[in-house]
Amino acid sequence: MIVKHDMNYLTVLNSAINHKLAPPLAVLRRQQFLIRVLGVGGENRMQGSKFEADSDNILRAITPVLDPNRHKGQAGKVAVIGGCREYTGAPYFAAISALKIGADLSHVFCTKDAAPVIKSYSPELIVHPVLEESYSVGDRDKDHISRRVVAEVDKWMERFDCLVVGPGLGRDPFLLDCVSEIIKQARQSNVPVIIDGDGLFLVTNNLGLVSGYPLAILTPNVNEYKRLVQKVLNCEVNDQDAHGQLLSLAKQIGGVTILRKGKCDLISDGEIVKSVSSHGSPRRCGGQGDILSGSVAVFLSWARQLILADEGNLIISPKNPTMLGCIAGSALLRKAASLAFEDRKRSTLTTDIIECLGRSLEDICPAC
Ligand SMILES: NC(=O)C1=CN([C@@H]2O[C@H](COP(=O)(O)OP(=O)(O)OC[C@H]3O[C@@H](n4cnc5c(N)ncnc54)[C@H](OP(=O)(O)O)[C@@H]3O)[C@@H](O)[C@H]2O)[C@@H](O)CC1
Ligand SMILES: Nc1ncnc2c1ncn2[C@@H]1O[C@H](COP(=O)(O)OP(=O)(O)OP(=O)(O)O)[C@@H](O)[C@H]1O
Ligand SMILES: [Mg+2]
Repeated sequence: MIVKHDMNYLTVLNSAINHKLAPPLAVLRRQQFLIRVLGVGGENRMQGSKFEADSDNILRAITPVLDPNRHKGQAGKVAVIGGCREYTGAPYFAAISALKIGADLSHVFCTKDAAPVIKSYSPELIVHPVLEESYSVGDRDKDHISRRVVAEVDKWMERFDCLVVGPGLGRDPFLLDCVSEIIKQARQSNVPVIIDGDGLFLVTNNLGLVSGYPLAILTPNVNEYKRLVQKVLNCEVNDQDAHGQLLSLAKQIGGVTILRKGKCDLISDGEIVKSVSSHGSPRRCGGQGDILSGSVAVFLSWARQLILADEGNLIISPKNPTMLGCIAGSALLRKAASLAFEDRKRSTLTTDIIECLGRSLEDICPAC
């Protein structure tokens, strides 16, 4: 009904423009914005479709109760591998989002230059200045420094419920070589890995790092997805068959889970495709993908714990913890972005969205 009404409105508006009867530009822009958010656009029609995930119920099902008998760490210990000279915001956004949602401990493994900066953003984060970039390492030292870096992360590995690899990592070749080894160690220890940002740059060129690992999640944005499709499927992105293409891509990389970010988030593990198209924000400020990766890390950890404890009696669908983590993370980020936008409008920033994570989770799944 709304769509039909807006279609008519759009026709009238276009006709007015053509006949130079249009209202002033600012009014026009506002009207066209309203039409967009009310849902004339294709992806919004996904809501209510058979692909749309039951995200609120999933979120409620996997979020643990705040039980006084639980000790620190049981609600999740996550680590972000990222942060270099250029980027300190991205790893901070991912790591602090994990804490704000309910993880108990959030670590960041970054370069030495980035560490004091990230620490100064928040005393809540545990920051390890262990990564090295080429400019600070002589050729002769590369082997032993690489071994030291990997060992520094590895001694913590078994304690983590999930690793987020890539926010603000940069593309330094030596650093990326070390990170490849860290991904291999995580895989050996069966620790789930979310690959985002520059982690996707690394993995797209070394698919073997994640191929066939069911606990790997890739979270590409529009550019990252394009590169992945070109590399793996040897073709261009096909929006006419977005579901089929995503399914093939996930299958081709051996059943990893892929969250394709966009106006509507599409998620597939190579078996099924789900969408999250709940209302988000029209602001596209940088850093929202970083919030998403930190959020998915927490929900994936909770979903995994629940599945292990329930021994398969879980009544929600899908059953794959990586799918559940992506659906819950995407739904929560979009809700928080929408709340932040209501309040801040054009000045909405990533930090405003982070401040809305708690209220958004509380609205869907009250603490008590
Ligand atoms: N506040 C912060 O700290 C934030 C930091 N962020 C961090 O930024 C990093 C990049 O993520 P992004 O989202 O900008 O990458 P994306 O859309 O693929 O690229 C856009 C264009 O830029 C180019 N390009 C990128 N890096 C390049 C490089 N090193 N050298 C050369 N070119 C490079 C790229 O070129 P192409 O890859 O196509 O060759 C494309 O044209 C990542 O670590 C992310 O986490 C964000 O999370 C936001 C908040
Ligand atoms: N056009 C859109 N409309 C509504 N929400 C969107 C749109 N595009 C992206 N999003 C939301 O923003 C989130 C982040 O997606 P985005 O494409 O901005 O990631 P990114 O480029 O990796 O971000 P970052 O700047 O953190 O690197 C997605 O999960 C999605 O929910
Ligand atoms: Mg990103």
